[in-house]
This record gives sequence, C-alpha cells and structure tokens, in this order.
Amino acid sequence: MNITVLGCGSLGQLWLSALHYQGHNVQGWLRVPQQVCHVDVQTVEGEHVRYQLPANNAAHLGKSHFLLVTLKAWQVSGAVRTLLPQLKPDCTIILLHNGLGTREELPAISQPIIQGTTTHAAYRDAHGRIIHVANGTTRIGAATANAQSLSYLAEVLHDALPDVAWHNNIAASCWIKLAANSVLNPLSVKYDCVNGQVARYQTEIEALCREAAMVMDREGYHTSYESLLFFIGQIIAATAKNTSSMLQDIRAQRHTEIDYINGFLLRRARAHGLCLPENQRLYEIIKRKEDSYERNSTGLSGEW
Ligand SMILES: NC(=O)C1=CN([C@@H]2O[C@H](COP(=O)(O)OP(=O)(O)OC[C@H]3O[C@@H](n4cnc5c(N)ncnc54)[C@H](OP(=O)(O)O)[C@@H]3O)[C@@H](O)[C@H]2O)C=CC1
Ligand SMILES: CC(C)(CO)C(=O)C(=O)O
Repeated sequence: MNITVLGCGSLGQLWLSALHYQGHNVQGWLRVPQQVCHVDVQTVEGEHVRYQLPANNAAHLGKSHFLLVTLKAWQVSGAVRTLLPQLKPDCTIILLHNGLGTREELPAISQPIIQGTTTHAAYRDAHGRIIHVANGTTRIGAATANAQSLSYLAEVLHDALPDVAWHNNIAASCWIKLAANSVLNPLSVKYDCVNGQVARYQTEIEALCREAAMVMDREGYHTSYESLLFFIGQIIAATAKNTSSMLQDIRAQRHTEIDYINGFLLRRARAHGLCLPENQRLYEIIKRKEDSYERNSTGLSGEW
C-alpha cells in the first residue's frame, strides 16, 4: 500500500520501519521539509535497524491509501489541515495519539477517520536513536461512519507491528485510556516520580477516578468508579518503572498534552454542568509549569 506517516518521532519511526519492512511503499512527513527521513530504531530484541526513507513527496502523499498521524495531540489539527488539500478524497486518516479532542478540531472532510490508542513504548535517546522499550497493543476503530468498513486496516497494521485490534466502539476505549492518562500523567508530574510511585497518592487517585467516571457516564460511556480504579491500578503496576510522557515533556521543557487530557475532561464536564475540582487543580499545576518555561522561550515546535 502507499502510506504516509505524519510525525517521524518515537512512534512514527516504529511504524515507518515496520511498514517498510513489510514491503509497503512508505514515506515520512517531516515538519521541516526534506527529501529523506532517517529511521534509526533499536528494537525490543536489541536489534539495530536503520533506513533512509523518502519524505515530504507530494506525489506520494497524493496517492497514499492512508495517512498515519503519530504527532502529539496539540500538533495534530494544524498539521493535518495543511495536508488535507493534497490527500485523495478516500485517503484514510489514522489518528494515533494520547488524549482526545483533535477530531473535533478538524473540519468536515470526505476522508474516513480512524482513531486509536497504543501501549507500545518508545523514546528517543541522547544520540537521537528511537529505543523501542516494550511491545504493546494498538487499538483502532472508526471515528467517522465512512470508516466502519475499514477493519481490514487493522490486519495490515498488525502484520507490520503487532498487536493491532479493531474495536467497534473505539470511543469507549479512548475514553478509558484518557481516564488513565488523566490520573497517572499529572500526578507523576506533581510528585515528580515514576508511574509506580503514583500509587502512594491513593486519595487523589480515587478522587480523580470519581471525576472521570462521572464525565464518562454523562458522555454515554458508562464505567463504574471501581472498575476505573482497578484498571488504573493495573496500568500503574504494569508501567511502574516508566516515566510518564507528561513528566518527560515537563523535564525536557516541551509543551505537554494536558489540554487534550485533563483539559479535554474539564471541557466535557463544563458542557454537562459538572465541576471537577481535582482535575482543575492538577490542570493548573501543569499549566503553571509549562508557562514558566514557555514564557521565556520563542515557544513551541510545530504549529501550536
Ligand atoms: N512514545 C511512546 O511510547 C508513546 C506515545 N504515545 C502518544 O503518541 C503520540 C506521539 O508520541 P511520540 O511519537 O512519542 O511523539 P514525538 O514527539 O516523538 O513525535 C512527534 C514527531 O512529530 C514531529 N512534528 C511536530 N509537528 C509536526 C508537523 N507539523 N509536521 C510533521 N511533523 C511534526 C515532531 O518533530 P519536532 O520534534 O521536530 O517538532 C516529532 O518528531 C503522542 O500523543 C503520545 O502521547 C502513546 C503511547 C506510547
Ligand atoms: C500509560 C502511560 C501513563 C504510561 O507511561 C502513558 O500513556 C503515558 O506516559 O503517556
């Protein structure tokens, strides 16, 4: 298949390398246009994979069957909007990021949209190499009605970078992941700790789970507070040694995804006339930290 991967960072390079290895005609799309995209990945098994793949080729983009978007949530709508006029009317857009709210920022379009989450873990090391730390599961599903017939894409992706599962109700899965991120990520920043140590702050975890369950219920994704608490306990245990992506962003003085995690939860709560005091407090803590370094810099990479 002809594929363009928009955003060639940690996740983007995992997918570029896996899809290229699988024999697809794949290119990367970089913020600063270059004809070549360097892929440099250390696999989970410790193997070192390097490719030079084409990049930012408009003809390739125009014939792409799908656009895999592996950007940070706040980079998505600006970058996708710019490329929309060059996409085939039926080019599927696959959004793979933490948080929610990006789809609502896109205009009404003919292209089918698929949304997903992943539990793969990867980061860029000091030499610029992408270290694939742990395999995981990517869950995708239709975000627009015209994407409901595209479940075969889960197989295409699974053959390249397993596991990939198609979900008929992907919105519910994305909400559960959002709830987990809304608890774990900001608490790890507040206490400047790895995920496992967040378990010490049980009272705050419980209050945040109650707030998330309340909003989910109003949104029509019913989950009990107890099951959310149990699920988040499992994630804390499974990722105990990880530094959350939000804490990594704060330490590196990068813009965080807070507006698409707790910020999104707060916006949906407001629409239902609900107050989320714990989320509000954490949101403000993270925004203050972000502001402290963004005020002193030219700002952000990308299009924010
Ligand atoms: N890494 C992981 O293990 C996991 C990540 N996720 C989620 O996946 C998403 C992607 O994460 P990750 O891969 O780590 O993020 P990265 O920051 O590593 O990758 C994003 C890439 O997109 C580039 N970029 C920014 N703006 C544009 C643009 N306008 N056009 C083209 N490229 C652009 C960035 O370049 P530059 O830096 O030059 O701006 C960067 O290389 C996030 O939502 C994250 O939370 C989810 C689970 C696991
Ligand atoms: C699940 C968790 C918290 C793993 O670190 C994550 O998704 C993140 O760091 O953004």
